[in-house]
Amino acid sequence: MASSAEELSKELSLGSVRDSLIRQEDSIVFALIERSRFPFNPKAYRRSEDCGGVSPAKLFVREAEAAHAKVGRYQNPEENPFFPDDLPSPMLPPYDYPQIFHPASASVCVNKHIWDMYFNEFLPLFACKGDDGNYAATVAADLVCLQALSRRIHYGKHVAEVKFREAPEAYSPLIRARDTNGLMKLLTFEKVEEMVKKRVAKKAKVFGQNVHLEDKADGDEGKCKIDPSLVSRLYADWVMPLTKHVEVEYLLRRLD
Ligand SMILES: O=C(O)C(=O)C[C@]1(C(=O)O)C=C[C@@H](O)C=C1
Repeated sequence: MASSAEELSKELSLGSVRDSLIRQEDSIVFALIERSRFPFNPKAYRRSEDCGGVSPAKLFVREAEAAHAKVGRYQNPEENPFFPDDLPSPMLPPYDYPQIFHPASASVCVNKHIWDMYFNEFLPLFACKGDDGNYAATVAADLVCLQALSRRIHYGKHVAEVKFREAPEAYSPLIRARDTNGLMKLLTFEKVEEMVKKRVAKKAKVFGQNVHLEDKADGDEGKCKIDPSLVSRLYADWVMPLTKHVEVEYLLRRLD
């Protein structure tokens, strides 16, 4: 068992980082199941004078992040706020998080892309049409989805750091040449991506099923609360490409 931040940082391996990515799939699938309880609820995403000229979703995420900042959430290098400006200082004493990242690479953040992707591309496909007026619970569910997606995608920094440590001789010339295509090729494992896509679809199917103690003739066991193929597509079209984008951006700064 690692006892210090330094030892923890040394224990990092591609296997342990991939295990964490697999565990984080559960959080994302459960967050999506919670969001699926509500229809799209368009008014939650429209600017409103009642919310000071921003949407209820933006107001809620901004205010929630301020509360999270006070208890130190963003001191954890795995957490990235969507609205980093003007966050309050933590009120609790700092925790000694392992400093794993190369300092020049640590600030890579793609939350703007995640925000746009989630609200403008994914959610309209995922949520059923309609408005049940339940905006508070809807935006609270959105926040959990956004945080889980952001944590997973920024985990690309861990992945990039271990890949670099395991093969600096392969990555360094590409970094020096600013060869983003070469870096992307080197860090891509198509077979792993295929497994990820299949596994998240299976998790959506298993976690999203209804469970009954007795067999019912007209049972809804086969029904799924979320569409497994859409979860697979979320990963294929957005989560993995953005994770790789984070990896490339991290590596480009790795020798600074
Ligand atoms: O597992 C890796 O090596 C990663 O870089 C992570 C990841 C992913 O996002 O799941 C991204 C790129 C690889 O092609 C495979 C998987």
